[in-house]
Amino acid sequence: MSRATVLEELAAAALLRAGELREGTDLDTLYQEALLFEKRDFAAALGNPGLSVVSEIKRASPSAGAIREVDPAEWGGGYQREGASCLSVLTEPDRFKGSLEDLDAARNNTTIPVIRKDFTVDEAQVLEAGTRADAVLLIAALFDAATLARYVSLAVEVGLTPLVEIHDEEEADLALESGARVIGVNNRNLKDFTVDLGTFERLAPKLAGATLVAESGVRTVEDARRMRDAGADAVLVGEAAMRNPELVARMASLT
Ligand SMILES: O=C(O)c1ccccc1NCC(=O)[C@H](O)[C@H](O)COP(=O)(O)O
Repeated sequence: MSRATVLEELAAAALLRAGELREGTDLDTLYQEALLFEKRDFAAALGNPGLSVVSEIKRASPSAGAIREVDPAEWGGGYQREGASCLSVLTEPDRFKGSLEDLDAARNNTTIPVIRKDFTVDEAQVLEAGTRADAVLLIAALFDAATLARYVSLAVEVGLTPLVEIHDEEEADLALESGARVIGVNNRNLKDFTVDLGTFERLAPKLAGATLVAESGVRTVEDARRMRDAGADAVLVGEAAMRNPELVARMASLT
């Protein structure tokens, strides 16, 4: 029998959490709360002139292990002062040591848009994101075409920007068919954790018209410049920014 990949394990655990969420909350109530929560415009912030930086609060990860223990309010505020256009906050509790409380703390101490970064596998989680964030991550590898398109529509309906993440050509087609306007190309292969910035360079030309985010493995100003030159509107920077937040200012100053 083949072993489950880390992504499959993360998705299975997320499905269990979604079950608990559904048991404790009525979907109609969540929907109404999501509609009422006033959003900041994530897509617009990425489309501003120059290279936008989405700085991530990431205490730990499956590929790196423990990264850094931070106060998310303080750290989010610091990222904004360094010039980040948006924040990404991991809310996955087991492998990334994140939480919804981290998301709230970071958002409450900043004025820039915030994406909930998690392994969304159920519409209840899309709605939950809509009650406290400005954008939601949808990883194309976790969906069939119809479900991805449905979750993209639901997110937009409650005012969230859906960021659809892809890693290969097939997922690029899925993202385009889903109606997503903001597409993230993950340079990290989530099956074996190898990172290749060439992934963004290969896929970006197929995604004309979408706002593009180059995700993962952006560690230096030179890497950010490379992604910008390949067509990125934004770079999403996790581990490198956690280790050296001053990098954000240097990346954000690229025109
Ligand atoms: O980062 C991981 O190890 C990881 C493993 C399995 C699934 C997702 C994973 N990361 C999520 C991300 O999308 C990254 O946190 C994000 O792109 C930033 O990456 P980096 O700048 O390389 O920390």
